[in-house]
Amino acid sequence: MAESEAETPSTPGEFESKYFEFHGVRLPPFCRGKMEEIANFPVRPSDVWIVTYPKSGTSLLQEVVYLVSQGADPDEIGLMNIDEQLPVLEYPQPGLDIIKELTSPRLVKSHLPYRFLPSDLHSGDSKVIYMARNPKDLVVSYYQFHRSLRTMSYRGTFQEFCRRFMNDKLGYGSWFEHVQEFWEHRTDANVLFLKYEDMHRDLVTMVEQLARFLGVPCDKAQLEALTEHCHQLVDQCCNAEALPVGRAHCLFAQKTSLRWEGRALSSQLHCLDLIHVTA
Ligand SMILES: Nc1ncnc2c1ncn2[C@@H]1O[C@H](COP(=O)(O)O)[C@@H](OP(=O)(O)O)[C@H]1O
Ligand SMILES: CCc1ccc(OS(=O)(=O)O)cc1
Repeated sequence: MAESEAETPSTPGEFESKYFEFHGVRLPPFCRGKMEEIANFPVRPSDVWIVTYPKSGTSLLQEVVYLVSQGADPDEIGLMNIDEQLPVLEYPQPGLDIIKELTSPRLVKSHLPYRFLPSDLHSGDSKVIYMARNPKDLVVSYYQFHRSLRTMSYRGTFQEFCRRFMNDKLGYGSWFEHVQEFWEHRTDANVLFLKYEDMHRDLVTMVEQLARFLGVPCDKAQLEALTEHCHQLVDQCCNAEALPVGRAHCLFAQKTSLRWEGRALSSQLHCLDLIHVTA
C-alpha cells in the first residue's frame, strides 16, 4: 500500500480518532497537551493577534494586516508566503517557545475559541483582530480543505461533513459558538470584529478601521493608496479558479440531495442574520 493510502483516514471512525475534546470543544491533534501553556502564554501590548475559525479568509486578512501595519509593498506580499510571517499559536511549528522569543511587534495567528486564548488577551493586554465568514461558504471551503489535507484526506460525503459542522464535530468546535463568543467581545477596546464579505464589499472602510485600530496614522491620500494596495491583494486570489463569494449557494443548488443540509444551515443561520442586521 502506498504511504498516502496508509495514512488515509477514509472512514468516519478513523477521522473521529484524529481529534480530542477539551472542555467540550473538539480540537485538532496538534493542540493536545499544550492548552494550559497556551492559557498562560505571555502576551505583549505591542502584539497583534489574528483569530478566525478556519477557512474564514485568514491568509487574506494576514496579508492586509501585514500591509497596513508594516506599510509593505503588495507585490512583495503577493510573492511571499504570508503563513511564514505569522506563527500559529497552537501549531507544532514553530512552537510556543519560539513564539515567546520573537521580537516585537509580533503578529500571531490562532484558530482557537476566545475562551482558550491566552488569558492576558482577555484582560485587553494586546490587540485582537477577529474575522467571521458566511458559514455557507466556509463549510464548503472547510470540506475541500479536509479532502486535500494529507493528514486528514477526508473521504466522507459533503452531506456527512455538513452534519459534522452542524453538530460541532469538526476541528476547533462549533463555528456558531466561535463567532458568538467574539461577537460578545466586539466592543472591547482591544478587539476588532470584521467580516470576510466586507473585504469584497467595502474594502476602504475595512482598511480605515484597521489603520485606526492599529494606530497607523494616515491621511485621505495615504488611505486611498493603502486601499488600492489591499485591492491588489484581494484580486490576486480571485483568479480563474476562485469562485465568487456566495458560491456555496450554487453548490447547494446543484446538489439536490444536499438540500436538507442547506435548510438546516439556513435555519441555524437565522440567528446570525439577525446579528448582522443589528451590527
Ligand atoms: N488573497 C487571498 N489569499 C488566500 N485566500 C484567499 C484570498 N482571498 C480569498 N481567499 C479565500 O479564503 C479561503 C481560505 O481561508 P483561510 O485563509 O482562512 O484558510 C479560501 O476560500 P475558498 O476555499 O472558498 O476559495 C480562499 O479562496
Ligand atoms: C483540520 C484541522 C485544521 C488543521 C489546520 C488548520 O489550519 S489552517 O486553516 O490551514 O491554517 C485548520 C484546521
